[in-house]
Amino acid sequence: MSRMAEMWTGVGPFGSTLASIMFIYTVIERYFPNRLRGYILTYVNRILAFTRNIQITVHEYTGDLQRNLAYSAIEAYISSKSPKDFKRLTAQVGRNSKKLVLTMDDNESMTEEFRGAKLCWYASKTISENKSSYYNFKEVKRALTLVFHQRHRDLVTEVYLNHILEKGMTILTRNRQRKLYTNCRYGYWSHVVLDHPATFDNIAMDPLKKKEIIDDLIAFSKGKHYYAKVGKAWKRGYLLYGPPGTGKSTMIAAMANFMNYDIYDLELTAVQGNSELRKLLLETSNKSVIVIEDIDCSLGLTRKRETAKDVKEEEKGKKDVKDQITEQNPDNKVVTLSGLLNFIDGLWSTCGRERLIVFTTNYKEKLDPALIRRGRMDKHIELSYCCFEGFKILARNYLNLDSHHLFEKLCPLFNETQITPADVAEILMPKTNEEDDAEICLEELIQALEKRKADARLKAEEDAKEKLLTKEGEVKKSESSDSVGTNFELVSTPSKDKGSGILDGEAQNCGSSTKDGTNEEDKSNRSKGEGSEN
Ligand SMILES: Nc1ncnc2c1ncn2[C@@H]1O[C@H](COP(=O)(O)OP(=O)(O)OP(=O)(O)O)[C@@H](O)[C@H]1O
Ligand SMILES: [Mg+2]
Repeated sequence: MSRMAEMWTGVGPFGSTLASIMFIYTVIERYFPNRLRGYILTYVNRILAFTRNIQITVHEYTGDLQRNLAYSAIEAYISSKSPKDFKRLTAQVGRNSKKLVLTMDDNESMTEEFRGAKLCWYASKTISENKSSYYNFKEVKRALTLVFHQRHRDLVTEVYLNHILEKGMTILTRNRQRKLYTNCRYGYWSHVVLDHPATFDNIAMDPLKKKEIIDDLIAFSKGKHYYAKVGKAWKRGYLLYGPPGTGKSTMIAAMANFMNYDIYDLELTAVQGNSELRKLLLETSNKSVIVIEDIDCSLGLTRKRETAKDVKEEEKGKKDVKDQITEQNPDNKVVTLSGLLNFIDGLWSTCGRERLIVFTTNYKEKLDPALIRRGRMDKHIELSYCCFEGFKILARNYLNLDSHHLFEKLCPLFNETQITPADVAEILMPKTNEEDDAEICLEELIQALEKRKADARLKAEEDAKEKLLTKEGEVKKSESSDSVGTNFELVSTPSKDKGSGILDGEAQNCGSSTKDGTNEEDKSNRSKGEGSEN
């Protein structure tokens, strides 16, 4: 009974009717046996009806044993309130396993004011014996009940509940454990926890370009109403292109972390046809990035329409690929270009969900323009070789360095040669635990850059030589063909009149007009050949 006294004291300072009601509920839940509880609660509810209070109950589980999303959202909202408002709390490790989350314990209540209305939330727990089951187990049912005066009915049902639901959902999204999904054969997604450390802070690239991407993502995330207004599906396509090791995959992880999205890594070659692709995409969740890496290596999607005429035949082109694939696979078990285009533009993408679609490639020019035109891939982002600004970010990440006397030497080298951020990152990985590790890494980087510079110069010289040789060869060829052409002209003009006798004359002419010292054998061969034609 001392607990009960303690509880009365706890309620005392509230002094409000709502808190008292909550208290009554708590006492009933805690101190009355199961069998009596039901009867008592019925009477209490009848009495409470006279107090002009209304209650709304949100159960933890819905009829089909699904966890009630509204319950989770309200629970998250209540947990976000200051823990000092509660006398008893429960602590559990959050879904992202990073910190303890404190929340209101069972049979605890919380009061708050919303636009002048006093509202009280109460967390109830009932335990009943489930005798219907073969195994006789105890069933625990939890619910959150909101009690408020009936004069606030409209405010609560039309504004307050939506308000807390939205806030709760935002908290849930922020705290949720994000996942990396990959499609396996047989058309299912399997997942692992997504815990990639890439962020826009540690990605090495031109700061202006980076800011542009961040701004674009922010505009997208706030664009729900805008997209609805202009009649566009709430999705955005990004094409990331550039040489291997320039950070395309890292960028995807940074984007997902920034937006707090899941990643769906779609392996197109494992998808058995367009209908399976559609099924997989319908299963993706809201707030997700759908990724197709190395799209140029996927299926027959690299058919490039090279001429303007081909562009006109876009539709035809799509059909060609389809036909071609259908021929190879009578069961049509392969994703086609038109299937993929439908996936990007089709109906599934208009179900009001917030999605990014990202393609990566090392060879942008290989892709079919239909696939990457604006509207499908809205933003084309080139990830390129490491610049000095990018290097500074890597030096901060890997060596904890903001400046160093060797930076001065490194700066011009980045302008003079090409190195991928992946290679720079590898060189900057600390090799020893010594204090001068940074110096060792930077020296190694200077050597690597200088070597690349020398190699590039050598290669450029060799290329130039080769070019010169090819050019010389072409000149010689054209000169010799020029002389052949002249001979034909000489032959062809009078041929009709002079008949076969011209051949001799032509052979002589060829000999005399040869500027490059064509030897006698050549001359006689030519005469022979031409002679045989006639
Ligand atoms: N721009 C960058 N900023 C920071 N680290 C980078 C960057 N680019 C590459 N790296 C580092 O190099 C590794 C390889 O990069 P990543 O896999 O993102 O390259 P990629 O462009 O996707 O290459 P590929 O075309 O071969 O798929 C990453 O794990 C990361 O550590
Ligand atoms: Mg990659």
